[in-house]
Order: sequence, then structure tokens, then C-alpha cells
Amino acid sequence: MQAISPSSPLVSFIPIRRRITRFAPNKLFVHCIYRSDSVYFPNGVGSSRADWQSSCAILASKVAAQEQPTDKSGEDYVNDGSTDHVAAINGHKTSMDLDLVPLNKDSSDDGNSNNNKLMKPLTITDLSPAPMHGSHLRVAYQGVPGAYSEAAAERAYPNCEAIPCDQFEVAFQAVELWIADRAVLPIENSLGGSIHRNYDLLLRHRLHIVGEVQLPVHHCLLALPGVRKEYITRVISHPQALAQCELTLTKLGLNAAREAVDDTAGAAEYIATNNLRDTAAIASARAAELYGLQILADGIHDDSNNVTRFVMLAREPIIPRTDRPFKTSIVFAHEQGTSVLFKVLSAFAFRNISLTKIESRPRRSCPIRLVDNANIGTAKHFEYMFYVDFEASMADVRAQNALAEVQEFTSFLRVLGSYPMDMTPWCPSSGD
Ligand SMILES: O=C(O)C(=O)C[C@]1(C(=O)O)C=C[C@@H](O)C=C1
Repeated sequence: MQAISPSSPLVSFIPIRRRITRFAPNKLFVHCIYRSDSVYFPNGVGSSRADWQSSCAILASKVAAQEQPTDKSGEDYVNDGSTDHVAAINGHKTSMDLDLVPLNKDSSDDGNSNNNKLMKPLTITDLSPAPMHGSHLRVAYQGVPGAYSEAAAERAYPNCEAIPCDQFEVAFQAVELWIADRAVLPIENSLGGSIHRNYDLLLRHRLHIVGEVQLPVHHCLLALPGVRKEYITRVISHPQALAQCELTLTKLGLNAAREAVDDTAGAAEYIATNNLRDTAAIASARAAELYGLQILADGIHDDSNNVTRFVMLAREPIIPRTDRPFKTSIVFAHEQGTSVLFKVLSAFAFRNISLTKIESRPRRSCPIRLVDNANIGTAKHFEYMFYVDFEASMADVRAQNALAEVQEFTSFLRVLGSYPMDMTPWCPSSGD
């Protein structure tokens, strides 16, 4: 496949995706992305943004406020206060594209009302759509086409319209503003660990976790066609991808500096756009194909069990069930910090509820607690928010009782979501 470079335009002005980027407070811009002879690279290393994209719509806050849908699903809308509601994108009313229950419009539209066509009553399935129904859903992810997050969005919601966003924060806002229906974002990786930014954003925003996807991640070392390993002086990729390939990069004997960029596919795109013959990217085989790069080394992650867990986010929670394995994610804090941790965790242990993950993050509203002891001095304790995932549904009475107890020991408690566990058969990464 041809590289995208100034001398070899691939396809001129064929819209391939919408990409969302945040330019200014209170305004979100949705861009039609055009693949022309130069390629946009987010926030990075020598971008040529203007050449590659053209603005399709400016979503002004006043228009949005007038047209904001007033149906039930909009009532609970909450955002962080930094952005306004948006109701129309490129002429489409955003609420119409959601997977809400379809209404029979025949009787009111043409005057030939057909009284036999009565609306079907709502069922529990309408209220709690299965998370795998992806068609017509617009799903925000961070990165550019070819990113693992795009693959995760498509796995979570097959046939969805995957919408690239340049930052995690933008993906959250896209859902809050009804530009997207869901977001699919990485939360932890089996080798690289937690994606802390998304833990912090879960707390700052009001979206609900409605599902999870565990994606085997198969990394390749990519470079321009004809480039040999010996020419490489720099390897660029997402920090997580660099961490996941750290040992293998050393074993390959590359004498190369490592540089972090926004996403793996963006790294591949950047090399292609700027015709860099001394730089390699860590990215997927699909990114190699999309941006016309060759695979210098295949499967360079340090362990074949390289899996990233993504969470699926929505404006509304799903109704928890007990007929299949569910997981629940909570976040809590206490003025006495770590001293209550044992009591909180014992609420789950006594009920035989397994914890699958525990993470702590700085408590930014009061990061330090001072304890004065006149004789000895002042102890400075760091304060944390604790995130816990446990294996039970909120419909399970054991989980309800455990949380009632946890509430007694904490000053802050929020359920981030109760959602079906990813139970797809184990299939370690073997090439994408
Ligand atoms: O850069 C990408 O391709 C991403 O989708 C991001 C991301 C991450 O944030 O962890 C996702 C999966 C891999 O673990 C590496 C990078």
C-alpha cells in the first residue's frame, strides 16, 4: 500500500471519518476528515492540521440550548459545567440518532392515521438494550483510525460508527453533549497497568460504565517501505505501547530514543505524512495498512498475554441483572484515608464477593491531611480516592448489603456502573 506523502496523494478529498477535537472552552468542533496529500497529527510533532481536515460544523452553544431535547433520556443530563448542550450536528437532531425506542409516526405525519398501528408497549429490553447492539450507534474513542481503541469500539458495538477524538476528555464530552452515544476508553493493560487519566475523568464526569471489552493487543514495529532496522534512531508510540514493548525493543538491539505521542496509529500516520526514514512506530498491523508502512517486526509486546481492558460509557446506566456474570465499579473516599480501607474491603470479603481490581488516585480536592503532634511534629498523610471493581451485580442482595456497609465507613461513595463482564473465550493476541 502506498504511503501518504506529499508526492503520492492516496485519495483526494474523500471523507473518511469525523474527528472530534476541542479547540476552545464552550465550543466543540466536529470535523470531516479528508485524506488529502497531507495528514493531520494531533497535538504533536509537526502537525499539518489545516491541510487534512475541513470544518463541517461549529456547534454553537446557543443553538444547542434552544434545541436540546426534553425527553426523559435528557432529564438526567449532567456535565462538568465547562461545555454547553448540543442538539444538532450537520443537520441531524442528535437525539433522533440514539438507540431509543422507535415511535410510530405514521398517524401524525400524513393525516391518514392508521389506528390499527398502535405503539408497542415498552419492555424491559427496550429500557436495557443489550450492550452488543452497535449498529447506528456513534461511539467515541481516543486516537485516529487504526488505533486499538477503534478496534475496541468496534468489538463493543459491532457496526457502530466509530468517532475519533483527540483526547480522552473530548470522548467524555462527546457523549455528554449527545454528539456520540457511547465512548469506549482504555482503563488498564495487563503489562502497562492502569490508564490513570481515565480513572480521574470517570470521577470528574457523570457517565456510567455500561460494559467492558478486553482486547488482545498485538504490537508491530512499523517503518516506511525500504527502511531497515539499522536506520532507526527513534521509536514513537503511545506511552502504554512503549511500556508494553520495553524489553523487546532492547532485545531487538535498536539504538533508538523512545518518544511518547498521543496514540499508536497517530504515530504511524505521522511517519507516513512526514516521510521519516529514521523513525519507527509501535502500532497495529491495521495501522501499517492504513498508512502504507511496512512491518519491521511482528508481535513485539513483551508477553503474549497483552490485553487492554476498555470500559463502555453511556449517559444512562443499564439495569443490573443476575442472569449472567456482572461486575460493579465503585469509587470511595474517607477523611481518615487509608485507615478505613480494611473495613471497607471486609464488607466484600464477608459476603464472598471477589474484588477484581483496586486502584488509588490522589484526592485532588484535599490531597494532604496534616496530623499535629505537639511533641513530635506534623505528619503529612496523602489522601486518596479508591476505585474498586467487584464481581457482583447491583441487583444481587449481597452487593446491596456490602455497599450499605461501605457507606457507613466512607464520606464519599459513587457507583460508576454495574455491567456484564466480558466473558469472551480467551484468545491471546496472534496478529490483527
Ligand atoms: O494508541 C492506541 O492505539 C490506543 O488505543 C490507546 C492504548 C492505551 O491507551 O492503552 C490502547 C491500547 C494499548 O494498550 C495501547 C494504547
